[in-house]
Amino acid sequence: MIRAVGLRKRFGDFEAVRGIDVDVRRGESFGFLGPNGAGKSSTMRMVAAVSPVTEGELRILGMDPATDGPAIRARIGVCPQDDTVDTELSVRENLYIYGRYFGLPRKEVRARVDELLEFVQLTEKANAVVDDLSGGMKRRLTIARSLVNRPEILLLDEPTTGLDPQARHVVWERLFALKQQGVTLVLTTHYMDEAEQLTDRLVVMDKGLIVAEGSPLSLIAEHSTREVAELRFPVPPEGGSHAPMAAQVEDLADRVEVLPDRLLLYTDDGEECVAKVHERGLEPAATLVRRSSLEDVFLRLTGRTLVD
Ligand SMILES: Nc1ncnc2c1ncn2[C@@H]1O[C@H](COP(=O)(O)OP(=O)(O)OP(=O)(O)O)[C@@H](O)[C@H]1O
Repeated sequence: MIRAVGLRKRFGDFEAVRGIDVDVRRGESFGFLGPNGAGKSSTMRMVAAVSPVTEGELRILGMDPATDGPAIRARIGVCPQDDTVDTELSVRENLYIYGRYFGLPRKEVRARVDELLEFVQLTEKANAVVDDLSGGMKRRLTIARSLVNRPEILLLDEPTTGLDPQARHVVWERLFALKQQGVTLVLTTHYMDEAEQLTDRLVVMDKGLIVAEGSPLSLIAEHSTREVAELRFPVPPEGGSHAPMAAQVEDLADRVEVLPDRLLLYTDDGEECVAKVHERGLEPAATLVRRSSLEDVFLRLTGRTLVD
């Protein structure tokens, strides 16, 4: 569905995407995971055929965005990072006008709009003005709009950024339903839980490069331990650090990461590791044992956390 080889994007002297290879297959849900500024949006805009490729090869549905932009745009859906729906129009009008852009006949657009309102659970809000919708409803409207032309590929740039947990779950559930219908999903996110929930396969991006690729589970298995014990020690609020504590426990885990507010001990048995910490007479103010996540993979590969 999408193939990129050595893809680059430069803005003047600055290179936002520095030569990436990507292959997205039909029907899969593919993710770009990385922190702000990693180059995810720049990549998505090239894939959406709205931003020219600086260098490298890019094919969308077998077509070249440089020469086949309109044909590509007719077959994909784009859900941008900020909701760009018209706030003065009603929910229904937004979808209707967009459908007409695609040159669909009036009757067909009306039927399609009803179907989409139902799909994103906005039928009851059909006549509401967009300004009066919650953030989650606006996002669902943007998703509905991107589906007007029955796209084969749906591109979503940070689909749940800024939404509360409940609204995020509704969006995830609708995206999952689309995947079930056979739509290929390509999304960017800086939320590791979103990547874990929604993607079959993902690339981890950092500073314009891909640093790892695989399924969420395979990435975790490859780059992290089964569990993580998080320890918070009482440290002085001014200039205090967890680094001295790390030295006292580093032999208890496969790896130790020092964050500003806690230590992460990577181990296959978190409870046992915490017990050994206590046996040493050390007394963390709080402990938490959890499974490894994509956040741990990112930390391992880049030395930084996904969200600053
Ligand atoms: N039009 C532009 N002109 C100059 N620099 C740009 C432009 N668009 C993006 N950049 C820069 O390219 C880098 C990558 O930006 P990009 O938006 O692709 O990252 P991202 O991973 O999507 O992050 P975000 O989540 O913040 O959108 C950033 O340093 C950004 O400032």
